[in-house]
Amino acid sequence: MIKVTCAIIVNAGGLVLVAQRSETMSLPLKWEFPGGKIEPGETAEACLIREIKEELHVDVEIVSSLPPNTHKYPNVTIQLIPFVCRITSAQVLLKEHRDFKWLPKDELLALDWAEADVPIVKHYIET
Ligand SMILES: Nc1nc2c([nH]c(=O)n2[C@@H]2O[C@H](COP(=O)(O)OP(=O)(O)OP(=O)(O)O)[C@@H](O)[C@H]2O)c(=O)[nH]1
Repeated sequence: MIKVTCAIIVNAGGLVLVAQRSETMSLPLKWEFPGGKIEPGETAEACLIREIKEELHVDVEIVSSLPPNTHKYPNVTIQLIPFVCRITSAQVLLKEHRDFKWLPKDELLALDWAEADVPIVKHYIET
């Protein structure tokens, strides 16, 4: 099983950053929370901070964690480990994704999400 961290980045107005995978990534054009695979010896928290810097060019601080979701894709099983975060540096600059948006909670579920994210989105909406 592959462990993947992801960031539910919330701004001062309560909007949530969502990112769209590019045509060339796996799960092309699906929406997700930015993040990535935990490297050997790395903590989930360190992974998250590293991945967000690599993908969005910003620093984040972790506010809280949410329950992980294990999902079986046809070719791989992932455990997606979400953290609620805040940006502590400058503006988002996309390094890998095709697009991103800041959305209010009640618009999140309308996106075409990577399947593993759906329970996490639902849980976040209820909190
Ligand atoms: N970062 C991130 N990955 C997710 C989410 N949901 C989800 O199913 N994934 C999957 O978890 C894996 C994350 O790996 P990654 O983002 O570091 O890897 P990658 O694009 O290089 O994927 P690849 O191994 O298919 O090339 C991918 O297979 C991705 O499709 C999510 O919300 N955020």
